[in-house]
Amino acid sequence: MMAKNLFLLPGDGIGPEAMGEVRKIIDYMNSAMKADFVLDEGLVGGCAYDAHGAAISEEDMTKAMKADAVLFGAVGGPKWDHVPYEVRPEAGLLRLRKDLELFANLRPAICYPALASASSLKPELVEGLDILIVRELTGGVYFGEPKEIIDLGNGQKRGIDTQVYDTYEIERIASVAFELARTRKNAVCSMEKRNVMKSGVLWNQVVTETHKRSYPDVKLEHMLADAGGMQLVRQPKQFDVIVTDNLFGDMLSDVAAMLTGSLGMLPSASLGAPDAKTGKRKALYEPVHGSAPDIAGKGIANPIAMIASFAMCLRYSFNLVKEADTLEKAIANVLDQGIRTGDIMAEGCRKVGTSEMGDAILKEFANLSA
Ligand SMILES: NC(=O)C1=CN([C@@H]2O[C@H](COP(=O)(O)OP(=O)(O)OC[C@H]3O[C@@H](n4cnc5c(N)ncnc54)[C@H](O)[C@@H]3O)[C@@H](O)[C@H]2O)C=CC1
Ligand SMILES: CC(C)CC(=O)C(=O)O
Ligand SMILES: [Mg+2]
Repeated sequence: MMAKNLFLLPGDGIGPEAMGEVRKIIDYMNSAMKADFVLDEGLVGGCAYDAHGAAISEEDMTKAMKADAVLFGAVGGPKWDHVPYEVRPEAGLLRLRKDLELFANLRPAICYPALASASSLKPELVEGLDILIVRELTGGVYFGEPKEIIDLGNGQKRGIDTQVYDTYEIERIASVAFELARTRKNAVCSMEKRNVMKSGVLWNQVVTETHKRSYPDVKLEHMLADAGGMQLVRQPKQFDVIVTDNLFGDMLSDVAAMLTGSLGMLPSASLGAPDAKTGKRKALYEPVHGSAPDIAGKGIANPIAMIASFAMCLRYSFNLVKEADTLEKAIANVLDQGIRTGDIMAEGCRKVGTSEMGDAILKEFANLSA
C-alpha cells in the first residue's frame, strides 16, 4: 500500500486539543487497519509567529504543498491582536488557501438526529437537515487588490477592500457545486448580490451559462445572499447545495453551523483542481470554527468538527469511502448514546470533555470497523 502523507497544522487555541483526538484515530487506523498514514507536523498562526515571526514558515509551506493532504486545526487569539496585519495568525490560513489554490470549500451542515433539540431553531425545522455550502475560497474580497488603509490627509482615513471575480473562477466553483448536486438531491441555489454588486451580476450570468451548457439536468435557483441568510433560518431544509462567494460563504456557513447545534460540529474540505496527469487534488481539511479563545486550554472543546473534517479527508483525498462513512456513523452513534460536550449539552445527557468525546468516537469507530 502507498504511504499516505498527512501534514498536520494544529495551530492555536482549541486547534491542538481537537487535533489530538484525530491523531488517536489515525494511530488506531495505522495499527489496527494498516492504513499507512505518515504524519508530519508544523506550526501555523500565532504559534508560528511566536516561533519565526511569520504566520507560517517557508519550510512548512513547502511541506503543505508536497503532502497528500493537510489537516488544519484553527488559528488566532487575543494574544496576537496587535501583531502587524501581514503576519497576523489568519494570514497563515489565507496563504495556504491561496498558494495551494484551494478554490473549493465544501461545508456540509448536517443535523444529527440526536441534536435536533440543540439547534437554536425548532427541532422540526432542522431534523434531517443535510445541506452543502460550496464556498469559493481563493477569490473575492478576501484577496482582491487594492486592499489597504490610506490616509486622506484631512484627519480621515479610508479602508479599502476589493471584490474581484473573473469568469473562470465562477465557472469552476459552479461546476463543483453542480457535480456534487448530482450525487445528492440534484438542486443548486446560487447566492450573490446582483442588485448592488457588479461581481454579483457576473456571478449570476456565469452560473446561469455554466448550468445551461453543462448541467441542464440539475435544478438551479438564484437567491440574493441577504434573502438567502433569512431563508436559511426560516426554512433550511429547502436547500440542497448552496454555491456562493468567499465572504457570503464564510458568513452563511457560520449561520448553517448553528442550525446543526454548534460551531463545534461543522467540518470542511478545501480542495484544489485535479492534477492534469495524476488526477490528485491538493486538499486541506479544517473545522469551520476558529480557535475559541474563550474555552481554549480547558479540555472542553467539541472535537467533532475536526474529526468529521478527517472523515472528509478519508473520502476526498484517499477514496476511503467506507472508512469515512464508518467514522461519521461512529459520531452519530456516540451522540445517540447521549454523550455530549458542553456546547451541545442537553438534559439527560452525559457531559464529557474533549478527550472523552474523542475516546468514545474512537471506541465506536473500532467496534463498527471490527
Ligand atoms: N479557520 C480558522 O482558523 C478560524 C479562525 N478564527 C479566529 O479564531 C479566533 C476566535 O474567533 P471567534 O469569532 O471567537 O470564533 P470561534 O469559532 O473561535 O468561536 C465562536 C464561539 O463558538 C465556540 N466554539 C467554537 N468552536 C467550538 C468547539 N469546537 N467546541 C465548543 N465551542 C466552540 C467558542 O467557544 C465561541 O464561543 C479569532 O482570532 C478568529 O480570527 C475564526 C474563524 C475561523
Ligand atoms: C481566515 C479565516 C479566519 C476566515 C474565516 O472565518 C473562515 O474561513 O471561516
Ligand atoms: Mg468563518
